[in-house]
Amino acid sequence: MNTIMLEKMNTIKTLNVISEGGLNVFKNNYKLDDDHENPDAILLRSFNMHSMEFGNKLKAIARAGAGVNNIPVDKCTDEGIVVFNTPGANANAVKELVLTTLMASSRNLFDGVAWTKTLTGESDQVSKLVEAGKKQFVGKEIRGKTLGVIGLGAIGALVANDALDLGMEVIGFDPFISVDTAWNLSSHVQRAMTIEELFANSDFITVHVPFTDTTGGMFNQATFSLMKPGVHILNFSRGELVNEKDMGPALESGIVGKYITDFPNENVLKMDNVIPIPHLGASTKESEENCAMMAARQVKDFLETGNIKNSVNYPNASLPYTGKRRVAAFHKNVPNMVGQITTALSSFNLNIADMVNRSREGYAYTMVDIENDVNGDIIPSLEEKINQIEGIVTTRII
Ligand SMILES: NC(=O)c1ccc[n+]([C@@H]2O[C@H](COP(=O)([O-])OP(=O)(O)OC[C@H]3O[C@@H](n4cnc5c(N)ncnc54)[C@H](O)[C@@H]3O)[C@@H](O)[C@H]2O)c1
Ligand SMILES: O=C(O)CC[C@@H](O)C(=O)O
Repeated sequence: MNTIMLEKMNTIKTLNVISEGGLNVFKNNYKLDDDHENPDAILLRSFNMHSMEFGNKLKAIARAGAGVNNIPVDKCTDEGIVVFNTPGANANAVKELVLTTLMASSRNLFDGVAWTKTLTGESDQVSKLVEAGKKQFVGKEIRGKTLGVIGLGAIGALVANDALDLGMEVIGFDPFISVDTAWNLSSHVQRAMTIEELFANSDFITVHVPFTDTTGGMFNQATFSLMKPGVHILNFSRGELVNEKDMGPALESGIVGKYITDFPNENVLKMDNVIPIPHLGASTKESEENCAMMAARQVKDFLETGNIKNSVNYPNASLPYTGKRRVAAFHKNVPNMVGQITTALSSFNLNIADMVNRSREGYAYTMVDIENDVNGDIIPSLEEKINQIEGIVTTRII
């Protein structure tokens, strides 16, 4: 195995608290500096980056988590900045909280606990009052009820499988399900061919999709009207999936029995039958550590070798790192880019040892390993020559 030595110090900035295990990944030629104006990479969780200015050295942003709607991904792509996330690293934590709140809400546990606390000061009357008052909180068992799971990715698939083990009927909807997830999903999960079918048949609905232009507001007056009266909706994905103007009346009329949300805001807090949770889905020591380590390792590998794994905007690409000089170029996905890069190399009399080219929608990534020992003095001119090619976004020579 090669020891990889970065030639210069790389600065890593964090925008949220990132677990120590993740930060410890950055040793030797790395500086952790949260006040730095122009870092090489940024690690974050839910910090909203949309109005943030980027420095000209920024090469990578890693979301220690799943959702990337807090990052201006398209802008990053245009500027050759790789955005990573950590698929599945917090899925178990979210699954456990979904199942906890599914059962707890069905048993009116949150209201029951809150009411019991109001009995403080009733001294020896507490047990009598408890027995008299508990009838207000009679709940429903989940066994035999139908859970609809929208989005069968890392979290949705775990929830679906475990809900079956708890004796629920499970119906799932995910038109874009990945082959990997499909393999992990129990064959007892019934497939809804349309989301309307899922809405019409579920006693509980849990949603596990990213917030995008197409999923935003998917819970609204029209979709509530298709649901079983009294349905419980669990939202551990993003608040924006629910049209809150429509949620208020749906809760008042009882169409929606309870709304359990990990994304409370002032509007939602004012509604009855809302169970607000302070974005705790991924908040376990294990999940925070998993996400931080995965995010940090992906960034470190990218800075040191150019290899990309788990990017949400550029293609994954990997070449075994031999310690030879490597050209890593982001460019438009148009004909003859590889030809022009290799021509630039041959104009410096450099031979190619290995290469990879991968594309993703309008952009592509090319890494070329150079066979010869490269004189460090020519690197700025080589970089400049490649950067002059039309369609190149950024080039690094590692
Ligand atoms: N509350 C939290 O702390 C927390 C933690 C992790 C993730 N999340 C949220 O949960 C979301 C899902 O996380 P994940 O790890 O399961 O992601 P994932 O990418 O593994 O799964 C998402 C799934 O949604 C599916 N999907 C996309 N659009 C859909 C649509 N219109 N209808 C049905 N299915 C659709 C995809 O095919 C995919 O299978 C994240 O994007 C994030 O917003 C929240
Ligand atoms: O970092 C967190 O606590 C939440 C993460 C979560 O919203 C995600 O999308 O992964």
